[in-house]
Amino acid sequence: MSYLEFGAIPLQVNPDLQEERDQASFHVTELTHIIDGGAEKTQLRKRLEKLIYSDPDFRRFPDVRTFGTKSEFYGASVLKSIKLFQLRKEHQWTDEESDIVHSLVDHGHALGLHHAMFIPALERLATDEQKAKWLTIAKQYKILGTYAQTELGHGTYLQGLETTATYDPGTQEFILNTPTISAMKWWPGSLGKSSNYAIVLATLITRGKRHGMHPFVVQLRSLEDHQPLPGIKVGEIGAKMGTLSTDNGYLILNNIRILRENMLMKNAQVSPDGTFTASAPNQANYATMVLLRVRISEFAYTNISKAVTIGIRYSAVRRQSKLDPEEKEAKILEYQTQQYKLFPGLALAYAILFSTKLLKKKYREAQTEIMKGNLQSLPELHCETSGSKAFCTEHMLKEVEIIRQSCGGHGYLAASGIGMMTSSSAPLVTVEGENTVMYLQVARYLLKRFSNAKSGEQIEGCTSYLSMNHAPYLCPFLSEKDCRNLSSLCDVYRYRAFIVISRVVRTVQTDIKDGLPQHDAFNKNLVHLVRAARAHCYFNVVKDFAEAVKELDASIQICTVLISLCCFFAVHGIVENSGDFLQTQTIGVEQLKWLKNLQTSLLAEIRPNAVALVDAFDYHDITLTSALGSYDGNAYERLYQSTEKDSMNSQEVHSSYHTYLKPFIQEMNKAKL
Ligand SMILES: CCCCCCCCCCCC(=O)SCCNC(=O)CCNC(=O)[C@H](O)C(C)(C)COP(=O)(O)OP(=O)(O)OC[C@H]1O[C@@H](n2cnc3c(N)ncnc32)[C@H](O)[C@@H]1OP(=O)(O)O
Ligand SMILES: Cc1cc2nc3c(=O)[nH]c(=O)nc-3n(C[C@H](O)[C@H](O)[C@H](O)COP(=O)(O)OP(=O)(O)OC[C@H]3O[C@@H](n4cnc5c(N)ncnc54)[C@H](O)[C@@H]3O)c2cc1C
Repeated sequence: MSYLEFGAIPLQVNPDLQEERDQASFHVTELTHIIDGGAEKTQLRKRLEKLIYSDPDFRRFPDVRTFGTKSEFYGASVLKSIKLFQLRKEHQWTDEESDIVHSLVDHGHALGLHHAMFIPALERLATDEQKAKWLTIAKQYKILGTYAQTELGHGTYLQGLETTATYDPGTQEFILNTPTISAMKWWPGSLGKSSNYAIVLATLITRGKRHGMHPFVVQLRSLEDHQPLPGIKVGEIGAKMGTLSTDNGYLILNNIRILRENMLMKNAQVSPDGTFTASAPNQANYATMVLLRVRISEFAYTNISKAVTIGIRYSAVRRQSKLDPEEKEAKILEYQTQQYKLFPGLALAYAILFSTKLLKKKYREAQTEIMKGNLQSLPELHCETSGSKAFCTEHMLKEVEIIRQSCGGHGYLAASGIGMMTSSSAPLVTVEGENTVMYLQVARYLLKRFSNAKSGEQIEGCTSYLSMNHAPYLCPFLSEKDCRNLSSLCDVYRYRAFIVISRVVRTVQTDIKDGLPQHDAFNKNLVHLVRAARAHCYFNVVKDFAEAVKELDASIQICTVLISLCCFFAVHGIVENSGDFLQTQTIGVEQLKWLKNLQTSLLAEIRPNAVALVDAFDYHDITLTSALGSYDGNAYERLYQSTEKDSMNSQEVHSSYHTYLKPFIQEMNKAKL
């Protein structure tokens, strides 16, 4: 073969990858249907995929992201937003259809916050009358909005927000103001350059009294020429590690007057004379964040499933070193250590998939009640969404980085697609509630429920195990074989959570009894409280995965492979956190030895189906945008081909040669030796 042909993509699938597909024990399409939620949902996704990727711009976006400048990418990202909005309107997409499209074409786009937060905030925080006004024009894209909450000084502590909305009964207007540098809005996506409207979260002041954080609709830019309106200073906050498609912005409001009706008044009202009334607790205004925490958990699934697809396919076509000196070099997927890097991510993807399906269902049910004014389920929902968001993103980010390393040097290339995945995954542990803070919200709920249970209340929901009448604990693993039992594994996780929670409750109570004020007693135990919340979340995800697998209406082959994967997920979690399990005496040293053996046996058991398990996610090559992970496995050809797209290779000799290098070389050659 001449070197001129190196970049030609072979027409056939790489035989090493085909070999993997041939040995799968189940039908990939059947599992794809389960993942999508049914055959008709797969058809729907495929139909949307076809529609999107028949447009050359959508096929081009990934390359602009990989090889373009920030400004080029932002421009392409605005175009992507507009195309998505036009298609949504033209085809009257439902929210579900729109979510599918977003997961295909990468969530980030310049005006992403319009559908991700602006519209959901209007739906949740506006009265019916206000919805008729704002929601209608927002859905028609007559105005383009974002959600401006975080300030330079405060992201987590919402009670500390300094932007003020002071009511003036004389004119029946609110005056929005940024009184200090730390009060300026800082971080909101789509704010810097894209949006012309925002829901600004500000501390409401009326009749001289402060009433906490409330939402206000504020016009930022002219609808004629997009210039910021008088009194408004708005711009980009600067270069970031990733998420380049979104113009995260800053915003300074200099005594901006808005109509009284621009305060979103579903949960609290200010009457024309300035009287404040609240029809719901202030936390009802946090509703948009609750929704986003569900979405971000789903986003964690998208990222980990894409990353592991790349990692496993590449590991099946990459050969390095010899296992058997008599044989050819081995696929790196054969190495147990490589499986140990990849399969936790694979199991995590399925765990998050099943767990977030359930979370979404619970969210929908609770939200229906909340919209009717029944807020009873809000505390439980807050606990579950905060915990899921923190658990899914924390584990996803850790595994994505391990998978990136599993691709060796090529994993560091932008063309691998996996480096980009790391940088777009990184902010998810921070946005929409920083993870430690979210775990502490879960811990706070656990403590309350624990004390309710202690006082004899029958606890329901995700903490029901706290009110179980705990008989003396006996480890259910009496032999290595027992460690495969999913119900027993769930029991071990449940007891671990129960013991960790009860211990931290006891410690906090003792500290308070010994005279520490409650806040000091809490701060002295924050690390243990986070540990308790993590144990609770781990138990819930293992339980959700195990229950989903048990209830699966699928072929025996699919059930068998998913049971192994679920078992691996649970066993791996115990081995990785063995200190905690030993310390709580939920397992002993002997059981740990069995679990470690089982963990490595399961690697070998999962190995033959590894490629089929990622094929079942069914990512289109354009969605994946990875030279290493494409469906045909022709990684080297695709890597070489990608070099053509790099602007550095558009000329043989770079302009810097003429400016700097040539004079330097000439100078050096003139110099006497
Ligand atoms: C398409 C995909 C795109 C995906 C594309 C990705 C786009 C990324 C977009 C990112 C957008 C953003 O980041 S938007 C900005 C997000 N910002 C955040 O998430 C801020 C995080 N901070 C908070 O949520 C809050 O300030 C807390 C929870 C930390 C503290 O709340 P607090 O009200 O000040 O104080 P606290 O004393 O802790 O709580 C008082 C009581 O309220 C309850 N509580 C607290 N929060 C809630 C809540 N949400 N719902 C119900 N109840 C709540 C507590 O349990 C407690 O109950 P009791 O114990 O009294 O009963
Ligand atoms: C890419 C990106 C996009 C974003 N998009 C938006 C947007 O569209 N709209 C918007 O309004 N905001 C947005 N944000 C802001 C985001 O919501 C905040 O950054 C996030 O809520 C965390 O708040 P913070 O930055 O104030 O972190 P901090 O709260 O300052 O956290 C710093 C550290 O302090 C710790 N800490 C803070 N409080 C406590 C506590 N009570 N107990 C224990 N530890 C604590 C944290 O655990 C963390 O380790 C975005 C941020 C990023 C990075």
